Amino acid sequence: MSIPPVEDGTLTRLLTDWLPAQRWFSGKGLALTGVRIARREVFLDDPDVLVEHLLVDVLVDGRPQRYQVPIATAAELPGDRRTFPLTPEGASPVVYDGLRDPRGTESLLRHLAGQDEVGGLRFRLVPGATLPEPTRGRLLEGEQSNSSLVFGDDLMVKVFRLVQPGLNPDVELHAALAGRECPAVASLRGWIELDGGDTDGGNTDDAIGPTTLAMAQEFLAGAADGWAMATASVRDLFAEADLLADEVGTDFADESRRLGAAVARVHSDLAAATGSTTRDGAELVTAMRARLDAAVAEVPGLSGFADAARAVFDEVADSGPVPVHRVHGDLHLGQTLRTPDHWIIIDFEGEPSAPLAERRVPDSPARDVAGILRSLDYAAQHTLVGVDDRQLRFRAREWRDRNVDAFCTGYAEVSASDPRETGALLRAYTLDKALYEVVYETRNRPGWVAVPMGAVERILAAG
Ligand SMILES: Nc1ncnc2c1ncn2[C@@H]1O[C@H](COP(=O)(O)OP(=O)(O)O)[C@@H](O)[C@H]1O
Ligand SMILES: O=P(O)(O)O[C@H]1O[C@H](CO)[C@@H](O[C@H]2O[C@H](CO)[C@@H](O)[C@H](O)[C@H]2O)[C@H](O)[C@H]1O
Repeated sequence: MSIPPVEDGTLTRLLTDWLPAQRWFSGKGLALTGVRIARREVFLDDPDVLVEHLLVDVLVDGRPQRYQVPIATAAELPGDRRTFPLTPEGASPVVYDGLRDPRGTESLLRHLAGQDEVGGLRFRLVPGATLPEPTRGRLLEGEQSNSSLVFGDDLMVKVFRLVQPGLNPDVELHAALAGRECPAVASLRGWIELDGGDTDGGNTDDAIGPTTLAMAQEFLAGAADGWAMATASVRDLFAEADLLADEVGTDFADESRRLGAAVARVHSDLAAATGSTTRDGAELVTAMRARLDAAVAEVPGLSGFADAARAVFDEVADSGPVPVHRVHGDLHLGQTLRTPDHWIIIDFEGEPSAPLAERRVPDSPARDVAGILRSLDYAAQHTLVGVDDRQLRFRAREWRDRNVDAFCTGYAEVSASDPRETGALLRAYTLDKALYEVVYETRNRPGWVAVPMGAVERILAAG
């Protein structure tokens, strides 16, 4: 006999308590109100489990967000795996995270293989894509803004948690790069989308097209993440007081150079696949100026830098047209993976909380370069917050400058332009990112705010 669904009112109450505790919930610490189930559809009706696909609308600090929340309902929790129940201990039936139910995830893989349609959900494969034999998916447990299931040893399905009507840039740009056979990204295998023009799906505009719900791509088992590699190199340098950066076994400069080359390749392929154009400098800095004003309003410690920062943006505003094309938009070392052969850039989603239309506007590649330069600074400095050791500070700066230089060298080897020669533009993007980081750290990791604050001071002092 099928498991009956929990009724809407009860489920809404359960979701209200459960959502804020999920690591992918983007409104941590902010008021959650207005929880409403916008769409609810049976995905798998088995004798022992009911898996449902939900889209849930919420207000976070009064601002609307829509989350994708698959749930499972069963008489008991499956096995001993962590299931993240919505129901309190001892409840019957139990409701838990649908991405943690083995029958639900295996069924997802089967639908992908069959390119099926389940209600409004459409499963799509890229031509020639290979998938593993039917098997359950296991969730990656890292800090993520989405939820990624790994099937077998070479398929990953990233289920987007915050959804907006339309094509997600992660799928869009992976598809564009596949057309260029770009070696610096994981290959796209397929995606899941929701019918366009489906009022229940929240997309009332046929012109926007289907809404992307998930992306299937090659999983690079055993790849090392760039942030982990860079910070290990810094740790080793700090531990070897007698050695110069290039004498330490985990010296990162060659990797930074290769990473620069990989980012440049992604940029040239994105430009070729999606087209390039120009935008007026004044238009480009509009958002930077607005971010500066908002940052100063939120973090009083920035007010002394405001005039000098405005001057940096003014220089770009007066510089005329700037070449632009689609870029990654949110690049840092945590978005890079080193396989035995090369560097891979992941997560082309852009800033998940920004509107999709904004994320798809062509931008200067300097945005991505600035993202990596800031990340190299973070890797070098983040363990030194509050540490009063001039020698270590010197070594951190030395590591950062050496790696920034190597990254730019690698970039220039592939691109027609050397980031070190893009002066005012790169300075403005780096400052913009550092200001964003001051706000991000103030909200999320106050102990780290000195890292981007130091960068703001340094960038402005160099002017
Ligand atoms: N293609 C891949 N192969 C192997 N691991 C990956 C791949 N893509 C992502 N990962 C791992 O998953 C983590 C989160 O991926 P990411 O795309 O940044 O997700 P999110 O959008 O949820 O932040 C990465 O830090 C990386 O460790
Ligand atoms: O979760 P996202 O990948 O969208 O990025 C957010 O979180 C990042 C932290 O994980 C944050 O990055 C900042 O810290 C990193 C080190 O933890 C550092 O490498 C980045 O350069 C620095 O910006 C990112 O800003 C934020 O948007």
